[in-house]
Amino acid sequence: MLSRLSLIRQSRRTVAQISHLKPPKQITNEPVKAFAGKDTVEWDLLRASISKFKSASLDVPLVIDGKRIYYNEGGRSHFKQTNPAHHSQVLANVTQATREDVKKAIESSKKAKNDWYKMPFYDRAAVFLKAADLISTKYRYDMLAATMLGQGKNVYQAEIDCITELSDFFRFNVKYASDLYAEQPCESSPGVWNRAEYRPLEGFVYAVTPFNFTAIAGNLIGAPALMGNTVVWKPSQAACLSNYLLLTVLEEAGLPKGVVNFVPGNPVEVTKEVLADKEFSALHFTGSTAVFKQLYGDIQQGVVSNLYRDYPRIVGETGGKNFHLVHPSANIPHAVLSTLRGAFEFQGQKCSATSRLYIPESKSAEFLNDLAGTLSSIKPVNTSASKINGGDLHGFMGPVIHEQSFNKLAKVIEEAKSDPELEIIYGGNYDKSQGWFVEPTVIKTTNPTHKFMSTEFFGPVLTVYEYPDNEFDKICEIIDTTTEYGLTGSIFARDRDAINVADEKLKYSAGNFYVNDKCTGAVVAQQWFGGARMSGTNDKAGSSNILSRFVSIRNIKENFYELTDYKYPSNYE
Ligand SMILES: NC(=O)c1ccc[n+]([C@@H]2O[C@H](COP(=O)([O-])OP(=O)(O)OC[C@H]3O[C@@H](n4cnc5c(N)ncnc54)[C@H](O)[C@@H]3O)[C@@H](O)[C@H]2O)c1
Ligand SMILES: N[C@@H](CCC=O)C(=O)O
Repeated sequence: MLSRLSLIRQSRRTVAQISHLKPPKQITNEPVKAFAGKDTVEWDLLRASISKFKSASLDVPLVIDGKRIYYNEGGRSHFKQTNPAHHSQVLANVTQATREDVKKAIESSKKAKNDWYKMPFYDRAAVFLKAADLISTKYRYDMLAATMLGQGKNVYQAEIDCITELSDFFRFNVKYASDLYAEQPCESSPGVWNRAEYRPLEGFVYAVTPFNFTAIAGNLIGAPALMGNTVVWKPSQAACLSNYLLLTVLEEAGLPKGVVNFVPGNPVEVTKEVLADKEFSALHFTGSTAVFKQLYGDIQQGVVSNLYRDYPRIVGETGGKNFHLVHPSANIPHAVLSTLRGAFEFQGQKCSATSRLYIPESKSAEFLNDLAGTLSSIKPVNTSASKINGGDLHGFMGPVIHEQSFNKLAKVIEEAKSDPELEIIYGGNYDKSQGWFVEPTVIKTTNPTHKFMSTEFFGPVLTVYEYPDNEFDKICEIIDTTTEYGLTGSIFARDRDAINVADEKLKYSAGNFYVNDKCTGAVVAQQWFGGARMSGTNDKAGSSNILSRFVSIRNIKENFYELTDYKYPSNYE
């Protein structure tokens, strides 16, 4: 006899991907808390959460089929996630998945799929809506503390990431999914009912997530899961603390076991196991271009060698070499402050960060003096280091993420010191005595196609080129052709003709193009985010478009008429 639960599941079957309810209320962006003034309740709550995470390191397990597996079980190894502002402080001991663990995570995803995708949309949606509420209320301070300490963010940068952007992703995805499901064939002949069923992909989704945004990790797992897919999640080794906390919030919100399987570990090993499975059906990736290219090639190879059942969907957002172009008509003080924020907030570790600047010769001295003067008000590296370790939550800049990144940036700065085409005009210091600190650094180049104008450094390094005022069209062409990327860029001008020229000539240079604003800080549902060329597949996180990548539509035609003859009217004899 069928159990009551099975009967309910069966009856739900038909409503899972076709009918749905509208979200409960008007969905809007989560407001950013300002954290102004030191002695507020918000600060007290935040300090308490920070102390909690600093007082003892957390053991982060694998989570497979809802079960926690810790590194001391079965002789698994583990790695440490440390505080980038104080690298001797271990925040988390993270269990490292073995090949067997990854296999189990895949099996768990396959097993959980059947019940998850048959759940009505409103049940799946409720999990993400509740998670968004938990993030913005009960877990706000823990989420902030885990992201600030683990990923080196100040409170503002953490707030716009793991609170507002993350809850916006979860809530707006519900609205977008609801709208998508409502989109149905617009014609049905008399006696016919045509329907579109938005099936999840047939296999499982592999989410590979970056260190720099907790919100992006949330969207990489959340978008496919909302559409009824199940996910194997390989988090960044440098973001396991916040990412594990996020998973526990989703569980508290009702995410069934096995829907998201959390397997931190060696990226190459984990990925090898996942890409070898016949039912691998999509990669949802954000990270560097080099890694994405590698995975893209591996997947294509798998297709060619008949490894997979489907053509796996490949959705990836990757690197950038984002530009600010300043026209002589621009408001220079505004362009300076926008550039400072775009290039240096969160230490330039946003994919969208400004990393090349083009200024007209006539405004160069004014611009660069103003920039240097304003940069000098940012606390020097060492002071900043000791304060952040002691809890300077108010500072504008913090550490870069890890030793590998620090070493790469130090090498870049040293290279700049000896290159005759480069001149360091601000900064150029770095200090790893306590944390991974790199001073905001501005480098002037005489060569607009120098590799410093085309290579992503992913740190607080800005390269500047002065162009002749009368070569505005030409500089647009140079900007367009200097890099392989096409992520973000800005034009600063008051002259409408200049804005129009830039708009046209830089059409494919950026997937997010800004007029008189910095090229970072895209907000879910406001600036759909992503770039083309080698910056990614441009499926636009924060828009409805991305959800369509995680469904495989089935068209159903139901006929109400019964045939009485095989002939058509034209078949008369
Ligand atoms: N375009 C966007 O939306 C966007 C957003 C955030 C970050 N990014 C990009 O991400 C990069 C910074 O993030 P990161 O340092 O975490 O990037 P990364 O490429 O080093 O790592 C991203 C993820 O890939 C995994 N990984 C690394 N090597 C791998 C391999 N060989 N095989 C399989 N997986 C592998 C990592 O463990 C991590 O989970 C920058 O290039 C930045 O521009 C892009
Ligand atoms: N929403 C972010 C995405 C940054 C990626 O790292 C921005 O536009 O700054």
